[in-house]
Amino acid sequence: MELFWHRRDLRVADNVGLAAATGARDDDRGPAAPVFVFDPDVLDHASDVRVRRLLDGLAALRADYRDRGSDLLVARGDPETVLPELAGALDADRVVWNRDYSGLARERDASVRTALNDAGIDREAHHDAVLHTPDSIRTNAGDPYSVYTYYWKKWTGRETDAPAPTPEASDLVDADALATTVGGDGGALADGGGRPDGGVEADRVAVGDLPSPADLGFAEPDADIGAAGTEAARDRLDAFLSEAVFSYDAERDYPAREATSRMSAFLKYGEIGVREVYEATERATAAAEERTAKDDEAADGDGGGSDSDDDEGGPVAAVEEYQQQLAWREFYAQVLFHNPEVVTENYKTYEEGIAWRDDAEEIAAWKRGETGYPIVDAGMRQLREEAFMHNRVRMIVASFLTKDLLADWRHGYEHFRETLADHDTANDNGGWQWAASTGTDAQPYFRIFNPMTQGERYDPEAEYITEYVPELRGLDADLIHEWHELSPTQRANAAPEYPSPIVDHSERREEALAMYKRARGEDPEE
Ligand SMILES: Cc1cc2nc3c(=O)[nH]c(=O)nc-3n(C[C@H](O)[C@H](O)[C@H](O)COP(=O)(O)OP(=O)(O)OC[C@H]3O[C@@H](n4cnc5c(N)ncnc54)[C@H](O)[C@@H]3O)c2cc1C
Repeated sequence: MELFWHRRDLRVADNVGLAAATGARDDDRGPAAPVFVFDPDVLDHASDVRVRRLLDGLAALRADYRDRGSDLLVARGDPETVLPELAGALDADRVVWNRDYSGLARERDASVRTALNDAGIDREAHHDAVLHTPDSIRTNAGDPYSVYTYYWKKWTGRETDAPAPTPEASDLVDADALATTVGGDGGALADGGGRPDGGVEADRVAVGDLPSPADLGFAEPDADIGAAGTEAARDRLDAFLSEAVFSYDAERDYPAREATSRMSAFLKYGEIGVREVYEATERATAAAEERTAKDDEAADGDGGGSDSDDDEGGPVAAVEEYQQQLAWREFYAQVLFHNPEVVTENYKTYEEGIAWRDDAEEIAAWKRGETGYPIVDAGMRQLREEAFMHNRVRMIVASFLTKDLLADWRHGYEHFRETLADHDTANDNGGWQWAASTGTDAQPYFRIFNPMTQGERYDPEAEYITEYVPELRGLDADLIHEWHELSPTQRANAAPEYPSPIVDHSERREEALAMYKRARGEDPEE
């Protein structure tokens, strides 16, 4: 028997470590008992939104185990204490988990390894969260990549593993056996009899009993965070890959269109396996090739027209564009793996240091979505309402915070960490440091988004803006996109409840350029 420790992999399907521990892959192993541990150190860094999302993901995982006649063990405490005790009580041969590449998780895993060694219990860690491990793609000189385009060239077309096999009921310890061992009257843990030196305290482990957010010290979030779990992830992915993916490259930047997959929270909690997602995109590529061939035939039949191979884009390229986003996720995972300090430090060195302005009132207005820049405010309010924000808008609000408000990217990162359901240390940090021109392969410091033209280009009819900023509903899109140019009287007449711009973009742009030049040790006047 083995103990499988779930962390950021809340699924039974395509779970590499679970497949190994349960014997789904190798008949000589298993059955396994699955456990999730609420670790106080992890909860210290959690937020209302993410705790709710985690609990929903765990409820879905538990249902998947119950469908297989088993259940999820739920424990509270330091994993380095709980896991050896639980493994001892269950008489498990081994504790198995999937690797997590962030610095904090690696430190925790090292302590758990030591504790298990001390207890004489075997353990095993698997690569699961990414298609290609952080160490597997390196430059020809053997260094990790810091430029995405080169990383992508090695990532794409590389051989990938097939999805890991899904355990069946016989691969899992059944629910009754779990209950007898762990809880209730006479359970090995309830009477402290699991190990010669005492078992796990009874209130630390329960069978399938999930706490409420309040039990963990969190509140119910106001945001509507959407469905969790493998089934919801698969439904969403199937719907996306059946149509939207074929125009993903052309549509993905328009926040009012349902043009992206919304896989981020599912991937963050590991409710769907990345091998499964990738395999589905490969099927989409085959479908795109078929479509292209049919279009070409039809064009030939019409006696001419353009060969779709010559067209820019096309469905095959659109699917590849989607795969590129999966590669960005792995690119940032390897950046974090090789540079754990980026969580708090600039990746790129500015020899004089960046003298951020950090105006508390401006930062607060940004968080509230009251900057008087409609696309920025719409994004910040989408974040508040849905614990999600469209990628293009994340780029716009991040640029606005760092280059219009001249505020340190860490304020933005912290706010996103608190409020995003899909917050992922590697991706969130990568996104912020990209926008602030401090990261790997970042936006050059002199490229500063103009929030008005971004709004005009990517939300021309102001549909996204007016969905989240009701004060501007009913106004002409042109008026909304010119908001910063209107006089105070025009603004007061058009939308009296909506704020005037809190800063002047053109002035702040100049200030930002000077700030970065000084940070680079250059004369801002030149
Ligand atoms: C400032 C900033 C902060 C961000 N914070 C996060 C975060 O905390 N968590 C997160 O998952 N993504 C983050 N992103 C990346 C991106 O915005 C989201 O992954 C994307 O909007 C999620 O929507 P989707 O699933 O519909 O994406 P799709 O366009 O459908 O992309 C598919 C998947 O690819 C990955 N992906 C897409 N874009 C990126 C990217 N730029 N970097 C890394 N992976 C990407 C995600 O896993 C995503 O689910 C951030 C971007 C910026 C600019």
